[in-house]
Amino acid sequence: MANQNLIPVIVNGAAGKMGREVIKAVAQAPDLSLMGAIDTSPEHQGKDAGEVAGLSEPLEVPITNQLEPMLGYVAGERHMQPGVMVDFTHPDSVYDNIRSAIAYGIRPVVGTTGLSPEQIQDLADFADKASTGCLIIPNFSIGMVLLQQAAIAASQYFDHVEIIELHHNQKADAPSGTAIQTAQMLAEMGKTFNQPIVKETEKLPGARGSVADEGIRIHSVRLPGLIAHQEVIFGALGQIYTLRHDTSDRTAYMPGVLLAIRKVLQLKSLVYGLEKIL
Ligand SMILES: NC(=O)C1=CN([C@@H]2O[C@H](COP(=O)(O)OP(=O)(O)OC[C@H]3O[C@@H](n4cnc5c(N)ncnc54)[C@H](OP(=O)(O)O)[C@@H]3O)[C@@H](O)[C@H]2O)C=CC1
Ligand SMILES: O=C(O)C1=N[C@H](C(=O)O)C[C@H](O)C1
Repeated sequence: MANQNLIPVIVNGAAGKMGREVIKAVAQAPDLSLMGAIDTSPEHQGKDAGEVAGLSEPLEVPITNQLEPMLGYVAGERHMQPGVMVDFTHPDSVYDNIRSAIAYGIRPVVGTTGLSPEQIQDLADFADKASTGCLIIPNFSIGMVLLQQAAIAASQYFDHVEIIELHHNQKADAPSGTAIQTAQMLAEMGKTFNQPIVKETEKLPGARGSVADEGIRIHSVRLPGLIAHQEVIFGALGQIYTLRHDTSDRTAYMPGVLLAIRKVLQLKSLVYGLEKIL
């Protein structure tokens, strides 16, 4: 394929658990060109992104911690498609990363969780002003979209629901971005869940989880041995309806990531959630 048809991609967080998978997926996609691999971890500086990702051949793309120069470089590649920055970094840095990318006209595809609603609104305003597409996707797996759709359907008939999300214990943020998004979707159904029928006392603070909008409770479990899992449990008199999604390998997210890279070029504003681009 001629260069002008290739989408230049920068992977931010390239040495991380998700970044390595994205590097492999981008390297294998015929319409994408890995132009930059960014990561702040000192032990990976200068190493080849393909080798760090576990590919047998080097990609000749060294990992650096210089995001802004890389954004500038890709923005200057006028003979190619507009550039895309895929971000799987850390809740503390993702807001600044997105703003920087948009400022350079590079489209962000963001998997990093932990952005506040205020930060997302601010980024939406910034993307609107710049007429630049931006995708923030709390969960790139198709199975989670289907779980959320089933939960929305069930919420019409059940008035009691709690969410349990279970993740590996290297996860920085709690609750997970997916659990927050799922609770938001149910809260938008326009009713209050879990009306108390007794006065509850928490003998240990947090025992009943956190309370999101419309009374929806979220419980977060962190254990080695887990990857990413979520249950949405509905209760009514005499019955329980449980929805569960399990991620057993991070390759589950890659079809969604590749779809988002291609779709973000067609957007002129910020879109939140994989279900909006399927
Ligand atoms: N949307 C989705 O479907 C999914 C989202 N996620 C989210 O993606 C994020 C990353 O997850 P995961 O890959 O497991 O995390 P990891 O900790 O394995 O990887 C993150 C990588 O980013 C690096 N990093 C941290 N800060 C910066 C920065 N400012 N600039 C560049 N690199 C940086 C880290 O370096 P160092 O280790 O030195 O800090 C690390 O190498 C999390 O928020 C997670 O919740 C995860 C899976 C799926
Ligand atoms: O940190 C993770 O691993 C994951 N984070 C995302 C989240 O917070 O929802 C998506 C998925 O659950 C994996």
